[in-house]
Amino acid sequence: MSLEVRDLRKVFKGGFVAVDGVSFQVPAGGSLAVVGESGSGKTTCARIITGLERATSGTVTVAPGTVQMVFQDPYQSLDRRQTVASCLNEVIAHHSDLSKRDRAVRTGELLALVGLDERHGDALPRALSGGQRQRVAIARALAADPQLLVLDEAVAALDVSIQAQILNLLVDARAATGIAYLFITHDLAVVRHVCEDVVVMHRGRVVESGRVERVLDSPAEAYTRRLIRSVPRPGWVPARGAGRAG
Ligand SMILES: Nc1ncnc2c1ncn2[C@@H]1O[C@H](COP(=O)(O)OP(=O)(O)OP(=O)(O)O)[C@@H](O)[C@H]1O
Repeated sequence: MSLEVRDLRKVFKGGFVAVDGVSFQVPAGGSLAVVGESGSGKTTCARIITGLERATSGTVTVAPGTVQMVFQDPYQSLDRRQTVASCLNEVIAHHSDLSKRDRAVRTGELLALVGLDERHGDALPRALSGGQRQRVAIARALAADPQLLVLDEAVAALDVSIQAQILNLLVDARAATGIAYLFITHDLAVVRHVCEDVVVMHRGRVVESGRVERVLDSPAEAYTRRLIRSVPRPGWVPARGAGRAG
């Protein structure tokens, strides 16, 4: 098991219950999505799992030092003065005993894994596109050799075509490394593309969970059906206002 969350509860100051008895598991090498509308408690769960927030009660079981997180806005999480290669090299040095020469080799491998090359390695973050920065953020997370990657709306800020590239690279990276993913997203297309299992959250609770195809193709809960219906599909046309000629 890569991650086990049991009966997690988070009550913020003022008494607001953001997470209310949430349990789920990610098997080793598995890929679990946590979906739900804005405010359902997804990010709070992710922050507790990665140690950025403390739970009020409940347990998170994960091998220490083996979780990395990728955020929606990679620019915020990258050091603007550091080249991509130097950033990767630093993370590798922190997490391994590799020699300088082997670290350089590993840096090249990581760049290749995320579809970048030496030229990008020499660049500062500001010289990169949003999609390239997200590739760097993923390479940096993988440089720590984690067992679990927590991705919080990691492709939400990107153009759809770039999203597809990043999702494909995540699928490939999982196949290549056996890493597990916890995917926090409101985007059900993302869930279908990269995840095997899904947990549906509503008002801090898990309302439904199971295999992605089962939950999305034959949801058991009314809330899940509403969530699926609220997602625009290809060919979706916004409804016209009443009284307008159509
Ligand atoms: N530090 C905080 N103090 C008080 N309330 C908070 C805090 N952080 C989050 N909340 C509240 O907890 C609830 C859950 O927030 P959370 O960010 O986990 O939801 P989410 O499902 O990730 O939503 P989104 O997709 O919009 O990020 C929200 O109502 C939010 O306002």
